[in-house]
Amino acid sequence: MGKGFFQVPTAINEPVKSYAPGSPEREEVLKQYEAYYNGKVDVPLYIGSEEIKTGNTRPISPPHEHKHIVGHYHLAEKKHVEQAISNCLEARKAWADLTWEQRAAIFLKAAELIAGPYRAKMNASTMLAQSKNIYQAEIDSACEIVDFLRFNVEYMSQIYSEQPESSEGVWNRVEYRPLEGFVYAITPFNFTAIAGNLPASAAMMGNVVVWKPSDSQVFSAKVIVDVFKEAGLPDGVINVIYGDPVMISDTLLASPDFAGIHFTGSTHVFKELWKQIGNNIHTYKTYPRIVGETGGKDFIIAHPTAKPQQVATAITRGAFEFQGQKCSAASRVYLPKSTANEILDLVKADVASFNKPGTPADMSNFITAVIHEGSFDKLAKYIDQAKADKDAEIIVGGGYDKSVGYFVEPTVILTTNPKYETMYTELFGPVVTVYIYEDKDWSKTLELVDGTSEYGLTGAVLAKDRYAIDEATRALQNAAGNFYINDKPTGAVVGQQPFGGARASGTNDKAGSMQNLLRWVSPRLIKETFVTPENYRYPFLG
Ligand SMILES: NC(=O)c1ccc[n+]([C@@H]2O[C@H](COP(=O)([O-])OP(=O)(O)OC[C@H]3O[C@@H](n4cnc5c(N)ncnc54)[C@H](O)[C@@H]3O)[C@@H](O)[C@H]2O)c1
Ligand SMILES: N[C@@H](CCC=O)C(=O)O
Repeated sequence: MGKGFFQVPTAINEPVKSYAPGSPEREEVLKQYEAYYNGKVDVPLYIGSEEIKTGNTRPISPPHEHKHIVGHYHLAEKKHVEQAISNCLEARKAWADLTWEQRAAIFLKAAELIAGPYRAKMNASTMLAQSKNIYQAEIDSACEIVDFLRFNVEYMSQIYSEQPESSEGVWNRVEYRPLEGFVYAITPFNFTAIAGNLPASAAMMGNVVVWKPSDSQVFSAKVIVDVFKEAGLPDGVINVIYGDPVMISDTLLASPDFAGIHFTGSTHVFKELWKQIGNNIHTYKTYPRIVGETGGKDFIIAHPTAKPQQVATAITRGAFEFQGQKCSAASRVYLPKSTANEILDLVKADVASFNKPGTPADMSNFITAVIHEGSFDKLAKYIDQAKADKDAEIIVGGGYDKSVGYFVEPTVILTTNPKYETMYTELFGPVVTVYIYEDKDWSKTLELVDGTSEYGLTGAVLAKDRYAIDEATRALQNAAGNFYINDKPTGAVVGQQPFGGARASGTNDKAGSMQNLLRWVSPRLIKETFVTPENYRYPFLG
């Protein structure tokens, strides 16, 4: 604490800009996109004060034009991972002792840099290398990351002000120490905001971090590093490395100073990391914090009283925005027989109104490419399987083509089998599976929704009937950590809908909330007694 009880600026959500034709923001982001498209970015490792170019590089290519190379990034060897550990432990000495308002100021400055001078760079790099259309980039790499930074500063100050009672003659106080060691942040490709938030939230609370971004998000990760540097984040607080994830994890998780993991990605990877941490538990100085937000098989269930147009819009946006590559994306849908045909016709009309999947540089494209060849091949396999299976049929889309970019058409599979494989397996693409239930089986269908998949991330119920809404809210209480009534299951906003799920979807520490920040501190209670006893006897012993 400095010399005052400081109040932080009240956090407000960053407004989403329109990018309407002729708007200055549209012109600026397209110009930046063009510059990145024609340039050659060279992304080093960031370790301590050094920017290391190992010479062992991988190309960066837009998913919508995979033969075009827009730069390279350098891969770490084991010695670089070890160097990252020692550098961040060195940086910890000053960072952990810096007064909290100085840390807060750095991240508030980063938020304003992203909201202003870096906005076009954040968006253009996310459009180019993660293939987001401008709207999807704006809500992620501009607004959501700004919101994470602003709201987390507010939550941090609330945490610090949470103090115990003190009885007469005693002063009890709690200090929220950073963890003793370093935090390992591992981030996914699909949200630039998550990539920035995972290392930043731990660092904000006084921790030092080794951050491993996804290979498919390195370009926008570099822009985040540029922002943090300009905001004045001291060297060594967040060290950034890329390369073989197994070697990197083996090295970091073997360190006695490993104090916590902040992960977002697939369930399988997180479970393997958890196992590895368990196997190494005797080597650590402290029990590591394990925070992971993972996969989903998110549902929409419509009641017969739901308005067909509203259900169709929830499906179109919930399942197909950013090509279904949101952990929250609707990927299994339950429709009542009485309105199913009308709803599906409306979805078909929506999809028919999209352009063919294409580049985000053409702002009229709603659908762009999926992230990489591995994802494309997986989706193509499930689409082909659905074409072949007797209990499934493709009623929308079903086409795919990787000759130029990894393009998969928005696809609707209709199944007669509520336990069909794509009703429980996460595909992570623009493919949604629909099951039609008899109207009278509403309550049984809620049981199906609850019991079909191992995940519990997001879900939505659409209904007019309040008894049905109430029944669904209770029956599905463990099926989703973010539950939406009469809305799509995507698009959580920091400060409004803290995000995360349980079951196989994660530890549900709610990104962008006080709960999450509490995982990155280890409270120390200090009791100070002003008149210290000098006699051991109880009063009744005289
Ligand atoms: N619940 C959430 O909040 C949330 C948010 C975003 C994404 N996700 C999930 O993330 C997944 C999509 O993202 P992705 O494709 O980047 O996930 P992924 O699991 O393939 O990769 C995530 C990160 O883990 C790293 N990784 C991969 N193998 C590893 C290993 N053996 N050891 C250490 N690190 C390893 C990757 O390099 C990447 O940095 C989906 O399952 C999605 O549901 C969840
Ligand atoms: N927070 C985002 C999802 C993040 C996962 O990919 C949403 O609510 O749509």
